[in-house]
Amino acid sequence: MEINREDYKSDPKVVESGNVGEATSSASSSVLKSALLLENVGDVVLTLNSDGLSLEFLGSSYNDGSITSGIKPVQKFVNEIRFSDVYGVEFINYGLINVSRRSKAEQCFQGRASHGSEMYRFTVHSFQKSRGQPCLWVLAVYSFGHKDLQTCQTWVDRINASLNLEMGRPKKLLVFINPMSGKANGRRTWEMVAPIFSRAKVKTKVIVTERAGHAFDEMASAANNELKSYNGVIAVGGDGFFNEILNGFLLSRHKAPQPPSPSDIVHSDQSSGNGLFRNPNERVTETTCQNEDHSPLLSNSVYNGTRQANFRTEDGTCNIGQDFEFPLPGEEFRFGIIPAGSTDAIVMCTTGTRDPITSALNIVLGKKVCLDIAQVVRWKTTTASDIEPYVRYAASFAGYGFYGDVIAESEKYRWMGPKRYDYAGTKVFLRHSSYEAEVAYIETESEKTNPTVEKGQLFSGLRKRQGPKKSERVVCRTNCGVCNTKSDYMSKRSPCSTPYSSLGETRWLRSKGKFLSVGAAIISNRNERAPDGLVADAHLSDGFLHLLMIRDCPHALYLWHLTQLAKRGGQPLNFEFVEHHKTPAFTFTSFGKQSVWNLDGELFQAHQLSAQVFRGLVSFASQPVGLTAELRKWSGINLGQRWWFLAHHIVSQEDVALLFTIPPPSPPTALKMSTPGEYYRSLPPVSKAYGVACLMTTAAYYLGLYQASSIALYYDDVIKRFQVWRLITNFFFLGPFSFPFAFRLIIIARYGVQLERGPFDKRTADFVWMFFFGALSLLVMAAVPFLWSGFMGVSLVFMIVYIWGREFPNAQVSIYGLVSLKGFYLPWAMLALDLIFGNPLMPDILGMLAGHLYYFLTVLHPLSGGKFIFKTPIWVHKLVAFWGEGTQVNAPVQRDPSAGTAFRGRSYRLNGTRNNSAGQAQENPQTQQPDSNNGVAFRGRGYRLGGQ
Ligand SMILES: Nc1ncnc2c1ncn2[C@@H]1O[C@H](COP(=O)(O)OP(=O)(O)OP(=O)(O)O)[C@@H](O)[C@H]1O
Repeated sequence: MEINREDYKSDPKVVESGNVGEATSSASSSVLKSALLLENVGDVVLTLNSDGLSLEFLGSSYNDGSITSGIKPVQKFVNEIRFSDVYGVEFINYGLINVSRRSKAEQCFQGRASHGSEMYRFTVHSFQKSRGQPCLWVLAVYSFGHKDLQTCQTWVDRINASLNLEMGRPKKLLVFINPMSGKANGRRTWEMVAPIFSRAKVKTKVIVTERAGHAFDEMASAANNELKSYNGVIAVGGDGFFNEILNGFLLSRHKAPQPPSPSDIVHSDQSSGNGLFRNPNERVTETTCQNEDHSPLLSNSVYNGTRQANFRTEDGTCNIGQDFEFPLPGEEFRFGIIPAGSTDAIVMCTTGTRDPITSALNIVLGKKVCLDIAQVVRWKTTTASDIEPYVRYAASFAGYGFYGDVIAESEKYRWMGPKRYDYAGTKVFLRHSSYEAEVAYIETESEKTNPTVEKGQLFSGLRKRQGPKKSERVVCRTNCGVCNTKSDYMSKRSPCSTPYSSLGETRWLRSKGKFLSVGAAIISNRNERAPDGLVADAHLSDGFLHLLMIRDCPHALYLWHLTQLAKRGGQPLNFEFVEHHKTPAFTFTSFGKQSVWNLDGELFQAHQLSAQVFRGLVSFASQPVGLTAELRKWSGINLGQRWWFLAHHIVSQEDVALLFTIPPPSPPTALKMSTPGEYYRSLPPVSKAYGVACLMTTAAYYLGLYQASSIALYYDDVIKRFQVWRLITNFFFLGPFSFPFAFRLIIIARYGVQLERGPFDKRTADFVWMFFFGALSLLVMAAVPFLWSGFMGVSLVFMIVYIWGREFPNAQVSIYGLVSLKGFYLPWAMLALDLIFGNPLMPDILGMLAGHLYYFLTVLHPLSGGKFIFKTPIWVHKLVAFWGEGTQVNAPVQRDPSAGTAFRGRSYRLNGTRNNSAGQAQENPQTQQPDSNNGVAFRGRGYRLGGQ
């Protein structure tokens, strides 16, 4: 039957099966239809279907796209709200429903009164995906109104009944809050999301922890029957806090044989080289463990007078006389995190964003994924202690060496909040400690066919790119094909078997040497510092660890590896000193100097250790990040790259559509593997010349070709002995070969080059003048005895950093791959680092002064209306023209087209005429227009110096 819209508008009533009339609240009828007033939209016909609500907009009421009564306005008029996206419905009392949010002034001006009326109301709570970042969910509330109370109540009841049919939504949750997480805002984070739980009618028992280890004790001592009454446990905190809860849960409930200890792995055959097998006769002695950890988690875990978590049975499991066994892997009982920590890597890898609201919505909507969990067994803490197993679980990462040292160091600076990781990371990086260790790991099929390490090629820097297997490039995503495929051994295994027991005879491979770090990533570990994570293609639930062994290597290469980690699309594994193996288990033994393990950000001391991963052991409340979301982040990839992407990833139809319809996304920036020659040739001329001059000066000093004192800036010698070269040469010596020297050279190659290619593009003379001006200013400053230094090159380099910081104030800069800050703060951050490391600050300060003076005179002063008097002198233009390198589009002198290199033709007269090979006369340079081949006249900003 056709519906008369005018009837709806004049007398909005509930319509059941097409009848305009009174409300019928029969829950049995499948379709409910009413004419209602939707806040900020107007009259709509709302229809309740089996899978959601559909809205039909009636008339032309004003819609400005926002809704008032709620948390976040609805962005646009939607036609459908699916129940899977609705987390609650509430009846609200009689009150005003607005149709327009226009101000009174606007309404007066437009001659229309406020379009709103008083009526009974109910709201439907849902969410919308953020446009720019689809994995970020924002709350959306739809407020409907009707004159009839019964109509509203019918709607609330019917929607509630439909929501009750939604599968897998939690009814009751145990919530632990760590008030000390991150910036100590655990409580506030919970207060922010608690209304979502109450609207979704999820009962919560909230425990605010009073000390480290509190949540562990609560979880470990809870009876299984009691835990069963909950649908899951939520941690409001960081990864370390989640780890505590996970261990409290699993230690007493997960029953599985422990992995072999390092001494269980024996050489089967001397001739087989690295082939190692587990000794079948060896049986692990299991005893009550002593607590040698400093973890507060363990020191407080005492109940019933014993450390129950450490009591293990013959099969290596704990038995604390539980009432019944907790099913594991448990799909119904879920874990969840409301992020409030410092890194929140687990949340980043599962929901794709570090947003408490998104996580809360994932929880109440019953989203679930399976997570691999690693069981880590310590056999010895120190060389003196007896062999004894001690078990811990990790959900994201287990790391030794650099990873452990950073956590150990950062614990001393907890008061700094999340910044402690940056500070501690820098300190540990500079310490550059390496540790002797042996690692044995199970060989997998992919290892056999695609070994990632070519033996004997270590330390040669970048590894030749090897075509990784297609399966290894698949990014974990919604409905991930890799995670959803149960492998043979996984489907056959019982919960009590080892993860690889059905592999038959397993072959162990071994790596021994000095390592800067050894790490096992269970998931990709994306976080704000490492946007792609440690291993970009690690999966949430494929039953594998990614073993990363970073062999001892030069400082600079390690820095390169870290910077690759810190950038999106980086290739941190593509180095010869990085070993990467995908494996279900490994063992580890350290020798000599020891570091500490980091398990999900918690310290764990172990001299001998084994680890194995259990596939999908726990359920986690989240919908994993879709590839779709990843794709949206890219802008600018070309068609070829899109096809490449399709060819190498398993993608859904939605992804394919997106890939070819979204505005051109950008590619993940791949590491350019050009040859040194290509790299050198690609450098712009001024930075290249200065960098090469500095390198050659230091190389000549290293070879003993001159004394440093003979090129230093001594004014006495300049004036009395006329050694004028000192005024120039002092700028080219950046110190002997050392880390600081390399660092300064990198500054020239990075920031100098960026300036020359960016703001100084096609303005070579202006860039040269910047150097001249800087050098002149520094020479003047050095005339003051208190400010004098024999070599002012360091200050000149710092001036480059300062000017770069002013030109690129919003660029994101990563220092040592650890600290991320805006370009504007870069010189200040470098100054602070020099202060911390005890380096002299005067050269930096002088460089900043020279840089500021230059920037003030060329940009700030003209911008503020001052006269631009600081033009690049004509003689600099002439010099550049003579040099024949670079381009100055607004040059008042003509470059000799046949000049290509400096000192090319002393016979050519500058600024004059000359005969070229064709015997043609040179035009007067002063009348020259820019060479059309040089592109447009002045591409830079209008206010910059040198602009016409
Ligand atoms: N009430 C408490 N007082 C002090 N420490 C606590 C308390 N409750 C828990 N802890 C401990 O705080 C440590 C760190 O917590 P959490 O992981 O939440 O924050 P974070 O370290 O800042 O974040 P992330 O692990 O993401 O880097 C955990 O080891 C946990 O045991």
